[in-house]
Amino acid sequence: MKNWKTSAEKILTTGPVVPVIVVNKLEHAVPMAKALVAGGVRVLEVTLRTPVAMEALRLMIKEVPDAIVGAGTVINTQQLQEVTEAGAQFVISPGITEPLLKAAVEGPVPLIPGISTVSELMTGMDYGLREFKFFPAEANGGVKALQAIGGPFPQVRFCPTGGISPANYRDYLALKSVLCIGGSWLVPNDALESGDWDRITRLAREAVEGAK
Ligand SMILES: O=C(O)C(=O)C[C@H](O)[C@H](O)COP(=O)(O)O
Repeated sequence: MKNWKTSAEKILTTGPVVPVIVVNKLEHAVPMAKALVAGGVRVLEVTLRTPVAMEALRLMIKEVPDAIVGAGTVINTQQLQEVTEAGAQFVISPGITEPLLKAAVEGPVPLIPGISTVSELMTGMDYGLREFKFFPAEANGGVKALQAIGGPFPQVRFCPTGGISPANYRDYLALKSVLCIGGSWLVPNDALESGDWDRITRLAREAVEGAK
């Protein structure tokens, strides 16, 4: 952690919403990132769920310098190394493993691991982490569960993700322990497919404005 170029806290306090992005076609990556930035959303999580994800990550980092581009769905140390070499500015994982924690605290890029139980949270804290993803937020009990899990740990902060929508994201943001929320609704696949960049900008702007 002492070598992290930035802090997880800084990443997660940049804005209220982090889009969870699934890129199926490489040519969507740059215009989509620009559309999000135009809507006031700068922190972008590119999930490693598709074959083009790694290349999309590289392209977005290079072509959209106003964005803060990180990798999501990083589940092992090999992927961590790969996205670090690609220039990811932060790394998000749906879960938490000791090998990942060990490698991340020694590396240059902040890791925000996913937790859904108190014990997982404590494992992360053993490695000095204070910022976590809460995943899958809604399926795991939502705002109430997060409030209960965070109760004994007033110093810990979260980015809940999973099942969060325009209808409920404010409820999470209202918690003191929540720095921002993650959601895929900001980048609908049909908007990517039809090249409707204005819609993506609009969704980003509405999410940012609605959080005020
Ligand atoms: O890919 C990952 O690494 C994940 O952890 C899963 C994502 O965070 C959720 O799938 C986003 O949830 P939705 O906003 O409900 O679509």
